Amino acid sequence: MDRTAILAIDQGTTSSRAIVFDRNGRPSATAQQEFRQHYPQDGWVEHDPEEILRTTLAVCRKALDEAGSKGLTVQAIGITNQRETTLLWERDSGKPIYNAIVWQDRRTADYCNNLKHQGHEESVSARTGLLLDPYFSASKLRWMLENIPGARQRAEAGKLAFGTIDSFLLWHLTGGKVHATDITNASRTLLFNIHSQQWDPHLLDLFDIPASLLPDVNDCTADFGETDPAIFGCRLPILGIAGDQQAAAIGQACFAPGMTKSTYGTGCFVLMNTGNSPIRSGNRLLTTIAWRIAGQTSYAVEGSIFIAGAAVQWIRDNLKLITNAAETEQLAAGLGSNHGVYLVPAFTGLGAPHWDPQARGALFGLTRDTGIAEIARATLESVVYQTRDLMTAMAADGAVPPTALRIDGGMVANNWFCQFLADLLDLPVERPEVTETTALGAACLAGLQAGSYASLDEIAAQWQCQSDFKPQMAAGLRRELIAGWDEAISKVRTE
Ligand SMILES: Nc1ncnc2c1ncn2[C@@H]1O[C@H](COP(=O)(O)OP(=O)(O)O)[C@@H](O)[C@H]1O
Ligand SMILES: O=P(O)(O)OC[C@H](O)CO
Repeated sequence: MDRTAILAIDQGTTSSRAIVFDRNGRPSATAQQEFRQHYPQDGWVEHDPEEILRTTLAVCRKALDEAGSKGLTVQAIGITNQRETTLLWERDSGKPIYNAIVWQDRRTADYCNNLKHQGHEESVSARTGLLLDPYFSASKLRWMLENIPGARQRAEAGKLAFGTIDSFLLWHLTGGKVHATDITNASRTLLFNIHSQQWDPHLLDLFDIPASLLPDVNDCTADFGETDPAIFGCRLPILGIAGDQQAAAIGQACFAPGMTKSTYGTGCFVLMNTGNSPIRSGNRLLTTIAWRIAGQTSYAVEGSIFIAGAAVQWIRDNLKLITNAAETEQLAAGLGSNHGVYLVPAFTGLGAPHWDPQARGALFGLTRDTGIAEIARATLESVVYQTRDLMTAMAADGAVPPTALRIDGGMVANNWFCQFLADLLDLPVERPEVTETTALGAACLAGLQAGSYASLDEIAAQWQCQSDFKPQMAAGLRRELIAGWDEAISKVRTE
């Protein structure tokens, strides 16, 4: 029996996780630690890089110990991470010069708007597949260079290194020997040209970023370096890296054009494979690199919803209507209909395809009879309607229509939610056996590079459906519900 295994590091927005996967892609050892979110000002979101590193190393050690006690031999590491989050550190000491500025941070909204008004969005989008939005790394990095005393001079003198979380972890895991990233993380910085697949001098110039700051860009499968033996007591090769949503697409084996995954955690991210050439969205979706393996690039269109599970947290923590997220399932299932109640959870504006940062949340259709169940149901439904808006935009962009939607993330434990998703999309919804698809994707990449998998086909063969939700809703009801949602959205839109 093959006792080799791979350690996947999944450094996410709210927690650091480490999962050891056996040769068959089954999780064998898991450890997770949450860390603090810092909100120094309205719209600012930061993480303490030392805490990111500390929690990551702690969970790795725990998972490695557990795997060892089960007789598994970890042969390699794969890394996956919250994307876009921006770090700048000293090359000599590895010490960050500021907190990590998190993807959710909106401090550079005015700066991005100015660039838009100066007419730069078209050329930025054409090069990167992205939009001029604070979500991506470039304006965050520029903010650090402009606002941290001495940062620009030190950057120009070649003393600083920029990286997304993967790059920062890689630097520290290798004892400061490697400054690199993978192409999926690079493709989210707004500095990387997805056509030439290189850092783009025009964008570096636009955002005023010295090229000396930038990491090398590798395939997702590569020999990224070895861990410093002082860290885990041995040298482990790091053989795979991808941003978390791309890793989830790999873990869900979305390898053919049209195959689509949707991850429902705090936010929701839908990625559809578009094959070997990028599709330019006419509907404000993002074009992104899905992966590059052995020099072969696959692209995806992506839609992001900022608030998904976070809306469930909101009714739990702010409204105190429920005590745990799972209660929403019974509450929603107990109603024969939504009773005309719609929640638009635009708490931080609307993401794709609307991109309306000024929009704010609202509850519509309240009557004297409205109770907790209606609000809980409207909360779950809102995530589904938003997914439909993304899928509609993807279809309008001419993407190959999917035959099913593969789902993962914390919310998919909710069967009512999954069934409503299938009903409203009029599409089969598939929940896999292994729902830790993000970490699995990172493990698969490292496994490919290590030679444990011969090809993507072997990874696809390993994917198993746990539950298949078939659409059952009558077309008329679907139309009626969507009309109600469209009306609610039109009321919160500011643009
Ligand atoms: N049974 C459930 N029904 C609805 N939402 C749920 C359920 N279980 C968890 N959630 C939501 O899923 C989210 C957690 O998912 P997870 O994938 O762990 O998120 P993340 O990786 O973004 O931290 C939370 O926002 C929580 O409210
Ligand atoms: O850490 P998650 O799962 O919330 O994912 C964050 C995304 O990568 C942001 O683009």
